Amino acid sequence: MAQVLLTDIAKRFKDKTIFEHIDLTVAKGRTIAVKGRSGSGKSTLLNIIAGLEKPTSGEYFLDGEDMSQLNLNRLSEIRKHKIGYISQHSPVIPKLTALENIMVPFWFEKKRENSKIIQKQVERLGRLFEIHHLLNDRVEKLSGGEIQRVGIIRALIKDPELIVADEPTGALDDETALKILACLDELKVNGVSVIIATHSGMVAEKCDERYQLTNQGLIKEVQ
Ligand SMILES: Nc1ncnc2c1ncn2[C@@H]1O[C@H](COP(=O)(O)OP(=O)(O)OP(=O)(O)O)[C@@H](O)[C@H]1O
Repeated sequence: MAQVLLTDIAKRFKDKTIFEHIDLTVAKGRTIAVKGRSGSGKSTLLNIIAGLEKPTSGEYFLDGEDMSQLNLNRLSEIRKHKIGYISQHSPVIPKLTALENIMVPFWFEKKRENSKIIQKQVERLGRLFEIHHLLNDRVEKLSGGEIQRVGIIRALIKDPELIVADEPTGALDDETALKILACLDELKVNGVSVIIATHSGMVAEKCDERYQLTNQGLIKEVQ
């Protein structure tokens, strides 16, 4: 079953059409790059996929659930537990440590999750993204690349099945960007899919599938 299924999606702001005729099928465990000129609507499309914005028309099914039919509670559940959202500059709280920032998604939990499991997860992701030795440092002391990794771990802490990443490596040097991509790629073995908006040919090259976003649809690039 397709994890993400977009059919004839369009987005308009007032009388301005950003894009239309967007079709996309993403199977579990795939990495997808969405390229396109500035202003083509990459962030808007990713926001729709992340459940943060609604399309003007068209259908969006995530794991078989019609995203347009969900009530606010279910949508919020899905956003919290199924989807990990990463942006170019992850918003962090500078005075808190890396670990405290990573734990923010648990702040508003009514039911506390098992802290041993969370601890293991933090350790595993800290090692994977090579910031385990910085977890108790205040974020204000970390470099941009390290802060970005804190934001990524925070997005992954609840084991999402789908990662939506808007220019996740846009502010990083190539070496750090490649490391982060390699880490995201490792998540595929557990069936996690990653959808990345990027301007970078290097980033797109590392993905399984590449699409160009135009105002007339998503055009798949052939290998
Ligand atoms: N809430 C909004 N109201 C009106 N117009 C909007 C809104 N959000 C986005 N837009 C417009 O939609 C278009 C697409 O914006 P978007 O940020 O999705 O593009 P993008 O491809 O991600 O751009 P970039 O590569 O520069 O980040 C832009 O023209 C933008 O001004």
